[in-house]
Amino acid sequence: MTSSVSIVFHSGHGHTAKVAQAVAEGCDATLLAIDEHGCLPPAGWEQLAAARAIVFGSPTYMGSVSWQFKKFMDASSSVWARQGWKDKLAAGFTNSAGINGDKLATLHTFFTLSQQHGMLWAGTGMMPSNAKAARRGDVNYLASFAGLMTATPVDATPDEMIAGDLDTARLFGRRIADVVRRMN
Ligand SMILES: Cc1cc2nc3c(=O)[nH]c(=O)nc-3n(C[C@H](O)[C@H](O)[C@H](O)COP(=O)(O)O)c2cc1C
Repeated sequence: MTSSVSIVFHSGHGHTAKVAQAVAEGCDATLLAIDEHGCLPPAGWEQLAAARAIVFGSPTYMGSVSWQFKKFMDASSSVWARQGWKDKLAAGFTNSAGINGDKLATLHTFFTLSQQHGMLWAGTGMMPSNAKAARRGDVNYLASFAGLMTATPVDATPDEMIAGDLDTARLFGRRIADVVRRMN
């Protein structure tokens, strides 16, 4: 059965895939991994057409989405032409090495894509952990509102990702599920 939430993402080295998995745990989503050639799995477009919400995910590479994700964006122009995703919920997440690393530019790329498609954007809806007592493992330590941000040291494996970032991803997924429920 197709879930009401689809997560479409690219991950070059498995880190963003781990975030996608955590988001999916929060909202029982269908995961659609864009492959190294920038292609969706079979029936991926049909699953996106059936979803109530589409969550976009990409690592931040050179201050933007990966080229594989951009290929998916450009391929979505045929959906755009018939406004096939109009009024679906949209949200996005990105992982990169730097705490900042220009991740916001990637989230803005997702936002712009969503608005071209006439979608309704949801941010994190989370308060930041930014007081003196804040610790790196806190929920939303990266203090992102526009979408989910996670940061992975450049030499860390996916298994070494910050547990608090993955908790933040699960809560972000739960928020998407809650908003979809409210839209019904
Ligand atoms: C081509 C390339 C460009 C990158 N550019 C950035 C960047 O602009 N900002 C940053 O913080 N990290 C950057 N990184 C680091 C990745 O975002 C980071 O290693 C991330 O965890 C990779 O996620 P993935 O395993 O899902 O591909 C870059 C990595 C690569 C391979």
